[in-house]
Amino acid sequence: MPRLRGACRVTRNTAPLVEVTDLTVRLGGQTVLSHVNLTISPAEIVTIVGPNGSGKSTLLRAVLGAVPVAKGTVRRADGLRIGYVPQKLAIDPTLPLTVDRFLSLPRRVSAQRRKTALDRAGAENLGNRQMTDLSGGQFQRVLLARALLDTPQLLILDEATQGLDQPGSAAFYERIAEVRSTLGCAVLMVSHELHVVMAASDRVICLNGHVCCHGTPEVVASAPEYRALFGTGTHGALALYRHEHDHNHDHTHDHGHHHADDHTHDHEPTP
Ligand SMILES: Nc1ncnc2c1ncn2[C@@H]1O[C@H](COP(=O)(O)OP(=O)(O)OP(=O)(O)O)[C@@H](O)[C@H]1O
Repeated sequence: MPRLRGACRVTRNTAPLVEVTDLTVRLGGQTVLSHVNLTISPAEIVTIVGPNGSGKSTLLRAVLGAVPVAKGTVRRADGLRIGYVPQKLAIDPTLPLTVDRFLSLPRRVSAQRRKTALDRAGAENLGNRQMTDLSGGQFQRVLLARALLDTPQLLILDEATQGLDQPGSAAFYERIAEVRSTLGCAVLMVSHELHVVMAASDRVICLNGHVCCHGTPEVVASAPEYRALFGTGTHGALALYRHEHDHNHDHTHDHGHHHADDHTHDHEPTP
Protein backbone atom coordinates (compact mmCIF):
# COMPACT_ATOMS: atom_id res chain seq x y z
CA MET A 1 0.00 0.00 0.00
CA PRO A 2 1.44 3.41 -0.87
CA ARG A 3 2.44 5.43 2.14
CA LEU A 4 2.68 9.13 2.79
CA ARG A 5 6.23 10.22 3.30
CA GLY A 6 7.65 13.23 5.06
CA ALA A 7 5.50 15.85 3.33
CA CYS A 8 2.55 16.02 5.77
CA ARG A 9 3.24 18.25 8.72
CA VAL A 10 -0.09 17.79 10.48
CA THR A 11 -0.70 14.10 11.04
CA ARG A 12 1.33 10.94 10.93
CA ASN A 13 0.55 7.27 11.19
CA THR A 14 -3.14 7.72 10.54
CA ALA A 15 -5.21 5.76 8.08
CA PRO A 16 -5.69 7.71 4.85
CA LEU A 17 -9.11 9.14 4.06
CA VAL A 18 -8.55 8.78 0.33
CA GLU A 19 -6.04 6.82 -1.71
CA VAL A 20 -5.80 7.41 -5.43
CA THR A 21 -3.49 4.89 -7.07
CA ASP A 22 -2.22 5.02 -10.63
CA LEU A 23 -5.39 6.77 -11.77
CA THR A 24 -6.07 7.29 -15.45
CA VAL A 25 -9.25 9.08 -16.56
CA ARG A 26 -10.42 9.44 -20.15
CA LEU A 27 -13.18 11.85 -21.10
CA GLY A 28 -14.54 12.33 -24.60
CA GLY A 29 -11.82 10.10 -26.03
CA GLN A 30 -9.07 12.21 -24.45
CA THR A 31 -6.76 11.15 -21.61
CA VAL A 32 -7.33 13.83 -18.99
CA LEU A 33 -5.40 12.25 -16.10
CA SER A 34 -2.70 9.65 -16.34
CA HIS A 35 -0.99 7.62 -13.61
CA VAL A 36 -1.98 9.96 -10.80
CA ASN A 37 -1.24 8.97 -7.20
CA LEU A 38 -2.64 10.93 -4.28
CA THR A 39 -3.13 10.15 -0.61
CA ILE A 40 -5.14 12.37 1.72
CA SER A 41 -4.65 11.92 5.45
CA PRO A 42 -6.89 13.25 8.22
CA ALA A 43 -6.62 16.98 8.95
CA GLU A 44 -4.14 17.91 6.23
CA ILE A 45 -4.68 20.70 3.71
CA VAL A 46 -3.75 19.61 0.20
CA THR A 47 -3.90 22.07 -2.66
CA ILE A 48 -3.90 21.16 -6.34
CA VAL A 49 -2.43 23.75 -8.66
CA GLY A 50 -1.96 23.54 -12.42
CA PRO A 51 -2.72 25.33 -15.66
CA ASN A 52 -6.19 25.54 -17.21
CA GLY A 53 -7.31 22.18 -18.51
CA SER A 54 -4.69 20.27 -16.52
CA GLY A 55 -7.30 18.00 -14.93
CA LYS A 56 -7.66 19.62 -11.49
CA SER A 57 -11.47 19.54 -11.39
CA THR A 58 -11.44 16.06 -12.88
CA LEU A 59 -9.19 14.84 -10.06
CA LEU A 60 -11.56 16.34 -7.47
CA ARG A 61 -14.48 14.68 -9.22
CA ALA A 62 -12.60 11.38 -9.23
CA VAL A 63 -12.12 11.68 -5.46
CA LEU A 64 -15.85 12.38 -5.17
CA GLY A 65 -16.54 9.28 -7.29
CA ALA A 66 -18.16 11.32 -10.05
CA VAL A 67 -16.04 10.33 -13.07
CA PRO A 68 -15.40 6.93 -14.66
CA VAL A 69 -12.01 5.44 -13.85
CA ALA A 70 -10.22 4.05 -16.94
CA LYS A 71 -7.33 2.57 -14.96
CA GLY A 72 -6.16 2.52 -11.35
CA THR A 73 -8.23 2.89 -8.19
CA VAL A 74 -9.82 5.54 -5.98
CA ARG A 75 -10.38 4.28 -2.45
CA ARG A 76 -12.31 6.25 0.14
CA ALA A 77 -12.38 5.32 3.83
CA ASP A 78 -15.58 3.51 4.80
CA GLY A 79 -18.43 5.94 5.44
CA LEU A 80 -16.24 8.95 4.64
CA ARG A 81 -18.21 12.19 5.03
CA ILE A 82 -17.29 14.63 2.27
CA GLY A 83 -18.37 18.28 2.05
CA TYR A 84 -18.10 19.86 -1.40
CA VAL A 85 -17.88 23.54 -2.29
CA PRO A 86 -18.36 23.96 -6.05
CA GLN A 87 -16.72 26.56 -8.26
CA LYS A 88 -20.01 28.37 -8.57
CA LEU A 89 -23.68 27.69 -8.32
CA ALA A 90 -26.31 29.37 -10.46
CA ILE A 91 -29.38 30.43 -8.51
CA ASP A 92 -32.48 31.48 -10.41
CA PRO A 93 -32.71 35.23 -9.63
CA THR A 94 -36.49 35.16 -9.94
CA LEU A 95 -36.82 32.50 -7.24
CA PRO A 96 -37.22 33.79 -3.68
CA LEU A 97 -34.86 31.67 -1.59
CA THR A 98 -33.48 32.53 1.82
CA VAL A 99 -30.15 31.21 3.04
CA ASP A 100 -31.92 29.06 5.66
CA ARG A 101 -34.19 27.56 3.03
CA PHE A 102 -31.22 26.94 0.71
CA LEU A 103 -29.43 25.07 3.49
CA SER A 104 -32.48 22.87 3.95
CA LEU A 105 -32.49 21.73 0.33
CA PRO A 106 -32.88 18.97 -0.69
CA ARG A 107 -33.60 17.70 2.84
CA ARG A 108 -34.72 19.43 5.98
CA VAL A 109 -31.93 20.49 8.33
CA SER A 110 -32.57 21.60 11.91
CA ALA A 111 -32.20 25.28 12.80
CA GLN A 112 -29.41 24.41 15.22
CA ARG A 113 -27.39 22.59 12.57
CA ARG A 114 -27.88 25.43 10.13
CA LYS A 115 -26.74 27.96 12.71
CA THR A 116 -23.67 25.92 13.66
CA ALA A 117 -22.66 25.55 10.00
CA LEU A 118 -23.22 29.26 9.27
CA ASP A 119 -21.18 30.25 12.34
CA ARG A 120 -18.33 27.94 11.34
CA ALA A 121 -18.36 29.35 7.81
CA GLY A 122 -18.23 32.94 9.06
CA ALA A 123 -21.73 33.54 7.69
CA GLU A 124 -23.50 34.18 10.99
CA ASN A 125 -26.64 36.35 10.77
CA LEU A 126 -27.15 35.61 7.07
CA GLY A 127 -29.87 32.98 7.59
CA ASN A 128 -32.78 35.28 6.72
CA ARG A 129 -31.13 36.96 3.75
CA GLN A 130 -32.16 36.25 0.17
CA MET A 131 -29.54 34.21 -1.70
CA THR A 132 -29.67 36.65 -4.63
CA ASP A 133 -28.87 39.61 -2.34
CA LEU A 134 -25.59 38.19 -1.02
CA SER A 135 -22.20 39.59 -1.98
CA GLY A 136 -19.74 37.23 -3.69
CA GLY A 137 -17.87 36.62 -0.44
CA GLN A 138 -21.08 36.02 1.53
CA PHE A 139 -22.34 33.63 -1.14
CA GLN A 140 -19.14 31.56 -0.97
CA ARG A 141 -19.42 31.40 2.82
CA VAL A 142 -22.98 30.13 2.50
CA LEU A 143 -21.76 27.43 0.08
CA LEU A 144 -19.10 26.60 2.65
CA ALA A 145 -21.77 26.42 5.37
CA ARG A 146 -23.77 24.00 3.22
CA ALA A 147 -20.67 21.80 2.84
CA LEU A 148 -20.19 21.84 6.62
CA LEU A 149 -23.74 20.77 7.56
CA ASP A 150 -22.71 17.14 8.03
CA THR A 151 -19.39 17.95 9.75
CA PRO A 152 -17.30 16.45 6.95
CA GLN A 153 -14.06 14.56 7.48
CA LEU A 154 -12.95 15.81 4.08
CA LEU A 155 -13.79 19.21 2.66
CA ILE A 156 -13.32 19.57 -1.10
CA LEU A 157 -13.23 23.02 -2.68
CA ASP A 158 -13.02 23.70 -6.41
CA GLU A 159 -11.82 27.26 -7.09
CA ALA A 160 -14.08 28.41 -4.32
CA THR A 161 -12.87 32.02 -4.38
CA GLN A 162 -13.46 32.71 -8.06
CA GLY A 163 -14.75 36.25 -8.43
CA LEU A 164 -13.55 37.41 -5.01
CA ASP A 165 -10.94 40.12 -4.70
CA GLN A 166 -7.61 39.29 -3.10
CA PRO A 167 -8.48 40.32 0.48
CA GLY A 168 -11.77 38.41 0.10
CA SER A 169 -9.92 35.29 -1.05
CA ALA A 170 -7.32 35.56 1.71
CA ALA A 171 -10.11 35.90 4.31
CA PHE A 172 -11.88 32.88 2.83
CA TYR A 173 -8.75 30.70 3.01
CA GLU A 174 -8.10 31.86 6.58
CA ARG A 175 -11.61 30.67 7.37
CA ILE A 176 -10.84 27.30 5.76
CA ALA A 177 -7.78 26.96 8.00
CA GLU A 178 -9.97 27.75 11.03
CA VAL A 179 -12.54 25.16 9.94
CA ARG A 180 -9.77 22.60 9.65
CA SER A 181 -8.60 23.41 13.18
CA THR A 182 -12.13 23.30 14.63
CA LEU A 183 -13.40 20.17 12.87
CA GLY A 184 -10.10 18.42 12.31
CA CYS A 185 -11.19 17.75 8.74
CA ALA A 186 -8.84 17.31 5.82
CA VAL A 187 -9.12 19.83 2.99
CA LEU A 188 -8.54 19.13 -0.69
CA MET A 189 -8.76 22.19 -2.86
CA VAL A 190 -8.03 23.60 -6.27
CA SER A 191 -6.98 27.17 -6.61
CA HIS A 192 -5.36 29.59 -9.01
CA GLU A 193 -4.35 31.99 -6.25
CA LEU A 194 -0.99 30.42 -5.86
CA HIS A 195 0.72 32.57 -3.29
CA VAL A 196 -2.28 32.64 -0.94
CA VAL A 197 -3.22 28.97 -1.03
CA MET A 198 0.32 27.69 -1.10
CA ALA A 199 1.05 29.55 2.11
CA ALA A 200 -2.04 28.02 3.71
CA SER A 201 -1.37 24.43 2.56
CA ASP A 202 0.46 21.53 4.13
CA ARG A 203 1.07 19.95 0.76
CA VAL A 204 0.80 21.11 -2.81
CA ILE A 205 0.32 18.96 -5.89
CA CYS A 206 1.24 20.46 -9.21
CA LEU A 207 -0.83 18.80 -11.91
CA ASN A 208 -0.60 18.85 -15.68
CA GLY A 209 -2.48 15.72 -16.68
CA HIS A 210 0.05 13.92 -14.52
CA VAL A 211 1.61 14.90 -11.18
CA CYS A 212 4.47 17.20 -12.18
CA CYS A 213 5.77 17.65 -8.65
CA HIS A 214 4.47 17.65 -5.09
CA GLY A 215 5.49 18.28 -1.51
CA THR A 216 5.45 21.15 0.95
CA PRO A 217 4.74 24.59 -0.58
CA GLU A 218 8.44 25.44 -0.34
CA VAL A 219 9.48 22.27 -2.12
CA VAL A 220 6.93 22.71 -4.91
CA ALA A 221 7.62 26.42 -5.35
CA SER A 222 11.27 25.71 -6.00
CA ALA A 223 10.77 22.57 -8.16
CA PRO A 224 11.86 23.05 -11.78
CA GLU A 225 8.56 21.55 -13.02
CA TYR A 226 6.55 24.11 -11.04
CA ARG A 227 8.75 26.99 -12.12
CA ALA A 228 8.43 25.87 -15.71
CA LEU A 229 4.65 26.16 -15.42
CA PHE A 230 4.35 29.25 -13.26
CA GLY A 231 7.70 31.04 -13.34
CA THR A 232 9.64 32.16 -10.30
CA GLY A 233 7.39 35.06 -9.30
CA THR A 234 5.13 32.90 -7.18
CA HIS A 235 8.05 31.61 -5.20
CA GLY A 236 8.95 35.16 -4.32
CA ALA A 237 5.35 35.91 -3.41
CA LEU A 238 5.23 32.83 -1.20
CA ALA A 239 8.37 33.87 0.62
CA LEU A 240 7.00 37.37 1.06
CA TYR A 241 3.70 36.06 2.37
CA ARG A 242 5.53 34.02 4.98
CA HIS A 243 7.76 36.95 5.88
CA GLU A 244 10.87 35.05 5.01
CA HIS A 245 13.77 36.93 3.57
CA ASP A 246 15.89 34.13 2.27
CA HIS A 247 14.57 33.96 -1.28
CA ASN A 248 17.03 34.82 -3.95
CA HIS A 249 16.28 37.13 -6.82
CA ASP A 250 17.89 35.04 -9.49
CA HIS A 251 15.30 34.66 -12.24
CA THR A 252 17.62 33.07 -14.73
CA HIS A 253 16.16 29.61 -14.12
CA ASP A 254 12.86 30.53 -15.70
CA HIS A 255 12.17 28.36 -18.71
CA GLY A 256 9.37 26.98 -20.82
CA HIS A 257 7.36 23.99 -19.74
CA HIS A 258 8.44 20.54 -20.83
CA HIS A 259 5.86 17.82 -20.66
CA ALA A 260 6.39 14.96 -18.25
CA ASP A 261 7.33 12.63 -21.03
CA ASP A 262 10.54 14.54 -21.64
CA HIS A 263 11.83 14.93 -18.13
CA THR A 264 12.84 12.54 -15.44
CA HIS A 265 10.49 11.66 -12.60
CA ASP A 266 12.50 11.42 -9.44
CA HIS A 267 9.69 12.18 -7.00
CA GLU A 268 8.05 10.20 -4.28
CA PRO A 269 5.59 7.74 -5.75
CA THR A 270 2.62 8.89 -3.69
CA PRO A 271 1.90 12.58 -3.24
N1 LIG B 1 -17.13 15.67 -19.51
C1 LIG B 1 -16.07 15.90 -20.27
N2 LIG B 1 -16.00 15.39 -21.53
C2 LIG B 1 -14.91 15.61 -22.31
N3 LIG B 1 -13.83 16.30 -21.90
C3 LIG B 1 -13.85 16.83 -20.67
C4 LIG B 1 -14.96 16.66 -19.79
N4 LIG B 1 -14.68 17.29 -18.63
C5 LIG B 1 -13.45 17.83 -18.77
N5 LIG B 1 -12.95 17.56 -19.98
C6 LIG B 1 -11.64 17.95 -20.51
O1 LIG B 1 -10.66 17.48 -19.63
C7 LIG B 1 -9.59 18.43 -19.49
C8 LIG B 1 -9.38 18.76 -18.01
O2 LIG B 1 -10.51 19.47 -17.54
P1 LIG B 1 -10.60 19.96 -16.04
O3 LIG B 1 -11.88 20.75 -15.91
O4 LIG B 1 -10.41 18.82 -15.13
O5 LIG B 1 -9.32 20.92 -15.96
P2 LIG B 1 -8.97 22.04 -14.88
O6 LIG B 1 -7.52 21.89 -14.60
O7 LIG B 1 -9.89 21.96 -13.71
O8 LIG B 1 -9.22 23.36 -15.74
P3 LIG B 1 -9.57 24.87 -15.27
O9 LIG B 1 -8.37 25.39 -14.52
O10 LIG B 1 -9.75 25.57 -16.59
O11 LIG B 1 -10.82 24.83 -14.44
C9 LIG B 1 -9.97 19.60 -20.37
O12 LIG B 1 -9.30 19.47 -21.59
C10 LIG B 1 -11.46 19.46 -20.54
O13 LIG B 1 -11.87 20.00 -21.77
